[in-house]
Amino acid sequence: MAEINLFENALKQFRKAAKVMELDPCLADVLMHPKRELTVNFPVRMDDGSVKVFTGHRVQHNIARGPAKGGIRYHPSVTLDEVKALAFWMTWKCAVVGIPYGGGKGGVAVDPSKLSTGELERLSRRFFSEIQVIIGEDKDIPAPDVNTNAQIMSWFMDTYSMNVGHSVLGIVTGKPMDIGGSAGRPEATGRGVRVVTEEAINYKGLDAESATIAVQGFGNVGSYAAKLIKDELGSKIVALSDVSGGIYNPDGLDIDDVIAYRDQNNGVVKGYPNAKAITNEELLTLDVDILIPAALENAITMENVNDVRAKVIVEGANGPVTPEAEEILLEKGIFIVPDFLANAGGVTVSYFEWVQGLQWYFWDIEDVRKALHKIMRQAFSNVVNTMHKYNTDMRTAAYIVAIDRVATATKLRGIYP
Ligand SMILES: NC(=O)C1=CN([C@@H]2O[C@H](COP(=O)(O)OP(=O)(O)OC[C@H]3O[C@@H](n4cnc5c(N)ncnc54)[C@H](OP(=O)(O)O)[C@@H]3O)[C@@H](O)[C@H]2O)C=CC1
Ligand SMILES: O=C(O)CCC(=O)C(=O)O
Repeated sequence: MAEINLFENALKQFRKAAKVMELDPCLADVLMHPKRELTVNFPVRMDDGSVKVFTGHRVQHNIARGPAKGGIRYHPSVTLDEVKALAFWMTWKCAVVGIPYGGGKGGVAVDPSKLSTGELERLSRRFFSEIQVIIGEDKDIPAPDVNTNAQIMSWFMDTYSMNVGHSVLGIVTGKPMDIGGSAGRPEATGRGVRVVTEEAINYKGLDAESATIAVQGFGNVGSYAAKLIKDELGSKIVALSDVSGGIYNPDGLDIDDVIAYRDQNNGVVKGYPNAKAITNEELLTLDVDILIPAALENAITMENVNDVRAKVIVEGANGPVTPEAEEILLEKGIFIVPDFLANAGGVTVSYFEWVQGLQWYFWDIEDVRKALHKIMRQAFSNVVNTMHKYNTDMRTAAYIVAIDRVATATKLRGIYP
C-alpha cells in the first residue's frame, strides 16, 4: 500500500471546503501553512547508564483566534508531517466549537511502553524544556493525546514552573485535579463523542436504545465514549478493541466489566471472557448502526472501505478515514461526524481548565458537563445547518464553519483585503 501522508490528506479536505465556500485563494494559502514548526533532538539518560537521543516536534498551525492549543503524543510512528496534520485539525476543532484558540500539536517518536517510569519522566521533562522556547500560557498550551496522561501533564507543568520559579497552572491542561486540573477532563473527549452520537442518532432517525455500536480503540477516548453512550443513551456496545485485538458480543458488552478486566490485564481487552475474539479489521466491518473509530489515523482506507457496513461513523480519533475512502462512504450514504467536531469535547474542557487555572477558581463537575453539552450540541447544529445550506457533507460543512471564523479573525487583524 502506498505511504499515506497525513498532512497532504488534511490539505485535500481543506481544499474541498475552500472550493465549496469560494474562499479567497490568498487567504486559503495562509490558512494551509503552519505558522511555526519546531523539531528537537534531545538526549535522555537511560536506567542502564547509556544516553539515547529522541526526536520530538511542536507545531503551531494558526494563532489568529488565540494561543495555539493541542495535545502531545508519544508513539513510535510520530513524524513532523503527522504533527503538522494534527495541529492543522486543532485549528478547525477550536474554531468549530467557538473556543478562543488556534491549533497546535506535539509528539515524540518513542514507544513509552518500553521505558521505565524514571526514563519516561526524564524524557517528558527534557522534551518540555526543549519546546519551552515557543510555549507559554498565553502562547501555546499543550495537553494529553495518545499515550500521554495526567501524570505526564504534571511533569510538564512542574518542569515549566521550576524553570520560571512559580506555579503556572495555565501552561498545560489535562492535569490531575490536585494541581489545577478540571473536573471532567478525563471523560471530556468521550463525553463529547457521546453528545454528537446522540445528535447523529436523532438526526438520522435511529432509536438510541436499539442502536448497535462498535468502538475501535479502548484508551481515553474509546473507553469513556463506550461507557457514556451505554450508560446515558442506553445503546448496545457490541464490539470494542485495542491494539491487541477486539471483542464482540451481539447482546452488548458490560463496559464497566471490560474496563475492570483491562485494568487487571496489562491494559488489554484480549481474553475478556464474556465475548468472542475478533480482529480490528473485523470490528471495522461489522454490521452495526454506528462505528466509532477511536484509535489512530487511517483506520478506514481504500483497502477496507468497501467492507464497511455501519450507517453512521462518529470519528473519535483524529484522521481515521482517508479522503479517498470518505468519498466512497459518502456515495454509499454513510453519515460521518468528522473528527474535529466529534472529538472536540476534550479541548473544550481543556479550555475550561485553562480558564479555571488562570483565575485560580474551580468549577463543579455539573457545571463543566452542562457547558460542554451546550457547546457540542450547538456546534453539531451549526454544522448540520451549514451542510444543508451548501448541499455538502458534514466534514466539508464543519470546515466551512471553522474556516469562516478563522478567516474573519485573520481579515480583521489586517494584511488581507
Ligand atoms: N485524549 C484526548 O483528549 C483526545 C484524543 N483524540 C484522539 O483520539 C484518538 C485516541 O486517543 P486517546 O484515547 O487519547 O489515546 P490512548 O493512548 O488513551 O488510547 C489509544 C487506544 O487506541 C488503541 N490502539 C492503538 N493502535 C491501535 C490499532 N492499530 N488498532 C486498534 N486499536 C489501537 C490503543 O491500544 P493499546 O492501549 O493496546 O495500545 C488504545 O486502546 C487519537 O486519534 C487522538 O489523537 C482526540 C481528541 C482528544
Ligand atoms: O485538550 C487539548 O488541548 C487538545 C486535545 C487534543 O490533542 C485533540 O483534541 O486532538
